[in-house]
Amino acid sequence: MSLGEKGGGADSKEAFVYGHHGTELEQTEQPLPPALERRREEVQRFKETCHEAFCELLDKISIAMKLPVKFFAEAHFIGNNSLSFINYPPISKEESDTASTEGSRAGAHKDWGTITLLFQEENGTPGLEIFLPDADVVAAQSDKPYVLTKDTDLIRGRWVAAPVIAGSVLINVGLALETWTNGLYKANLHRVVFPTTAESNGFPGRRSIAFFSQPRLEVVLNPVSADGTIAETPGALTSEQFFLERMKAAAAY
Ligand SMILES: O=C(O)CCC(=O)C(=O)O
Ligand SMILES: [Fe+2]
Repeated sequence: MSLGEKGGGADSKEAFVYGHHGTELEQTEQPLPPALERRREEVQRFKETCHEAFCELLDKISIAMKLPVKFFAEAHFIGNNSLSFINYPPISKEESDTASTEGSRAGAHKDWGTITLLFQEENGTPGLEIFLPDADVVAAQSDKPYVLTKDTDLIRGRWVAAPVIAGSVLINVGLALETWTNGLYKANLHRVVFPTTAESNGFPGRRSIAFFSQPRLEVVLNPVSADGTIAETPGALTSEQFFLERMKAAAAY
C-alpha cells in the first residue's frame, strides 16, 4: 500500500499474508507456499506469541487510559490479525540503472489497524524511515485526529531512519487506534526507502515480518478519552466500515 507520496511509482514489494481468516479458530486452514507449509506449526506459534504481546501492549494502553484492562484486547481476536511476510527483491545494478529507484520500496503510509508489530532482519537491509512532523505541526494537530488521505502530512517535518536494533520489535500505531482514541495515540507515517550506500552495485533485498491488527468488524470506534470516558458518537464507524473507507481512499488515490 502506498499512500501519501507522489511520483514514487509502484512499490517494489511483495507480501504473503498468513492467518487473516476472520473466524474464531486460532489457526488458519489456508494453503501455504511450500517454504511456510514445512514450518506451519512454527509460523502459527510465532503468530500466537505476537498476538499475546499485542494484547499485553493493548492492556497497557487500556490502563493508561483508565479503561477496563481488557477493553482493547477484547475487541480483537487472533483470526482477524495477520502475519505479513514481506519481501523487497534485490535490484541488480543493471536494473537500478534502467528502472526507477527514485521512489520507495514502500511509499509513505500509515498502517490502518490498531498497532503493528514489525520485525526487521538482524543483519538485514535497513530502509525503514519514520516521519517526524515539525513541532508546530504537531501542536496544531494535537487536539484533533487526522487521517492521511494524500500527502498533506508531509508538508513540514523530516524523515528519520529507524535502525535495525537486534532483538527488538518496532511498534507502529495505526489509524484505527488514532481514531478510537480521538487522536491521543497518533498513527505514525512511515516508508521504506532504498539504502543510499549500495547504489553502485544495485540494491540488496530486504525482508520483514509485520503483525497487522484489525479490531472485530462489529466494534464501533466510539472515541475514548484519556480519562476513560467513551463518547457514544452518532456516525462513529465500525471497524469494518473504517477499513472499507481506507480501502476506498487508497483505491481513489
Ligand atoms: O517492511 C517494512 O519494514 C515496513 C512495511 C510496512 O510498513 C507495511 O507493510 O505496512
Ligand atoms: Fe506500514
